Amino acid sequence: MQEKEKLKEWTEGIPSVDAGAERKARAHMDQLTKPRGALGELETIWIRLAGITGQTQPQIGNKRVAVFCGDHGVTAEGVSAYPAEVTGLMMENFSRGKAAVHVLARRFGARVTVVDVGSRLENVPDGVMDRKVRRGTANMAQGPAMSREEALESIRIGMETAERLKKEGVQLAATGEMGIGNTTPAAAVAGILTGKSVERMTGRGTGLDDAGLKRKREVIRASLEVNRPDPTDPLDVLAKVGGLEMGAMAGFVLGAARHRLPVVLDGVISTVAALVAVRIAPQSQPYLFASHLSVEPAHGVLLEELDLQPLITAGMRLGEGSGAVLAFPLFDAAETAAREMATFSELGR
Ligand SMILES: Cc1cc2ncn([C@H]3O[C@H](COP(=O)(O)O)[C@@H](O)[C@H]3O)c2cc1C
Ligand SMILES: O=C(O)c1cccnc1
Repeated sequence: MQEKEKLKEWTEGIPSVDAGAERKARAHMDQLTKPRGALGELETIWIRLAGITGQTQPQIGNKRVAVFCGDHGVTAEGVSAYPAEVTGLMMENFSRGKAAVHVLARRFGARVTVVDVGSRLENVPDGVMDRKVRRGTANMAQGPAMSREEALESIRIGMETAERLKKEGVQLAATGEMGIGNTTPAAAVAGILTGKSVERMTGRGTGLDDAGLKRKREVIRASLEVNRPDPTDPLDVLAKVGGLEMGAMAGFVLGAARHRLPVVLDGVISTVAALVAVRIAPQSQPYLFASHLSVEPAHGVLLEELDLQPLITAGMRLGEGSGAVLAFPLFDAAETAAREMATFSELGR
């Protein structure tokens, strides 16, 4: 299938949210024994879940984080505080269920699915799905990170993952990632898609010092200069200065929206991927929830661009989907309130 047809098919399959179900959920919230609106974002969560699922009593018991892994050629420029090998080591850690995202997911009753879309590992550890498009991107400071075809393929794998999770009965999904160096493409894509400066969008990632941050900004400027991505063409931006796990998370959003599966975003990489998805298909925006506000400076700008409110500010800058998992208990709180609280009409009976 040609690229244009593919994108058209992916975009057109996304239903609009159910305004009737939203109205009923809102009316129910207003009847509960509390001042109107007093449960704040919990009320918004419940009402939005109703619209997304088309059910006035949405189910969210089956929660899953999809973690996509990829490596980055741009790490050759010294843009991360950690060596590129850590991506593979962390995938080993995922396999053992000992990474932050796993321990938090266990704590909050969620499961983790790990998909390798582009790590450098030849053999992936047990339990990690090998869907590699290529072994790491090329160095974007010297040319495009990947081809358009590869970018499209990463999106397709993300969509397929969302579809699979939906079939497995997942009711609330989150996106996370692992890829040393990926806050560099994240800042580049975020800057291009929002029109903000490299200065504004670039942060310290895993913990660069001042000299490292200066270098990272120079590398991003050089990458934009060399590649000249077209801000009106999200696929061009993704291919030239993005990453494979970013493409897969964008595809995951498109696939989830198509199947009425709500998606909780994590930090800056997960959120920039969602912006790529929304630029491809604006109809996917209503299926998104923000979780926390990352320390990375681009994150707040991206959330604003997506018109999303972060639920938590915890000073986190980890990734993996860890911040998204942290928001799951707030979804449970919304569900419990909606299902178990008395209504005013029940009082005094
Ligand atoms: C041990 C370790 C575990 C991680 N888990 C997520 N990240 C996070 O840090 C990386 C991005 O930051 P930068 O662009 O500065 O490399 C990504 O892999 C992201 O998921 C980690 C980073 C490290 C070192
Ligand atoms: O915002 C994030 O998710 C993030 C920040 C720094 C490093 N890795 C991820």
